[in-house]
Amino acid sequence: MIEAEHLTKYYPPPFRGFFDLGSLRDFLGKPREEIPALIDLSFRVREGEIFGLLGPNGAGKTTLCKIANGLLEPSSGKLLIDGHDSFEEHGKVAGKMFTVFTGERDMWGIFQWRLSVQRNLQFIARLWKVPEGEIGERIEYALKLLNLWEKRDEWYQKLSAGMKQKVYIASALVVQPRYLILDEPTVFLDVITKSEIHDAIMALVRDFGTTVILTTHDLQEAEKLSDRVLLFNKRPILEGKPEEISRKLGVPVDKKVSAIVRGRVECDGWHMARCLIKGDYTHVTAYLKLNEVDEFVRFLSSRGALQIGVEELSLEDVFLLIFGHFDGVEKF
Ligand SMILES: Nc1ncnc2c1ncn2[C@@H]1O[C@H](COP(=O)(O)OP(=O)(O)OP(=O)(O)O)[C@@H](O)[C@H]1O
Repeated sequence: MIEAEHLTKYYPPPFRGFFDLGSLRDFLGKPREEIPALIDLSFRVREGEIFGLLGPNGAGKTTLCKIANGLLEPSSGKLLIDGHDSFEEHGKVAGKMFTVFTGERDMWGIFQWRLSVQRNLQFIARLWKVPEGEIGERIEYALKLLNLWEKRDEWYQKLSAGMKQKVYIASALVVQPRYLILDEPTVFLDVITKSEIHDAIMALVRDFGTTVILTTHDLQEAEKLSDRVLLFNKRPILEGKPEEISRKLGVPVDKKVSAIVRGRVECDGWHMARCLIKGDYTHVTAYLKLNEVDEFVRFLSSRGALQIGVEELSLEDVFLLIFGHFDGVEKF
């Protein structure tokens, strides 16, 4: 079991040289404010589940993964893996915990650029003490599942970024760890590669009983894969099943309506609607209560909307409504 207890991490302020005003304050004994990355985060991950840690940019996702695999010491609180502190007792848990840091490209350094994909996976398998007789079979299974079998003899260096990311996931399939931490496993990837990686993650849980912590800001990914989700932004916001999040948050709307209208349309009279003019067209997005939807659709039809879509709220919409400015979209 993985348990976070009041996990808090502050980073020291960046040092900008002795002539920086902030550094001078340090020198005079008035330390600058530290940078908060995680504040009082507690959660419990059950055996064999996929636990989604969902947060916007800067929420503290990578910080949490680094604490979990013993790379970073928390400022206070702790993260326990089977009762052992992930930092203090790292040696006791290191063999159970495999981390995939695809969100940070420099972490791909675990692979040898001038070794083939297969040789890289053999190397990682031996490092992780996979029984010698199983290595070949596991590698074939992983590479076939991720559509990389044809690439097994290619130099790692020659693979595309998406393929490199898949090799990273393949290494988890070869190791078959008890706990797997995935830090934004599909960031930067196209939909096909994403779906291959999703299948591989689900195979790990289904076939080998791996327990997964998945950090993401891809809400559809969290909805698709996670048994439970913790929504957080440095501090915890709420925990639950993905489909419960919007209800628990008390999001005051039920549906999303999108449309494209030829010409200019003003949405000012509507509380949570936004009209963006792009060339000759207006792109309309509105978040509405159920009883407002028909009237809004009639309004759009009367302005000659080319297409109107009425959808359930996704977690992404919920995010947007809570945090605003998510992925560059303005707050309503
Ligand atoms: N080494 C560091 N030194 C100082 N501040 C840091 C450091 N690493 C992260 N931070 C800060 O800590 C906060 C959390 O960062 P973190 O990278 O954990 O978030 P994240 O959720 O993974 O973000 P993203 O989705 O953008 O990758 C941010 O405010 C970030 O600027």
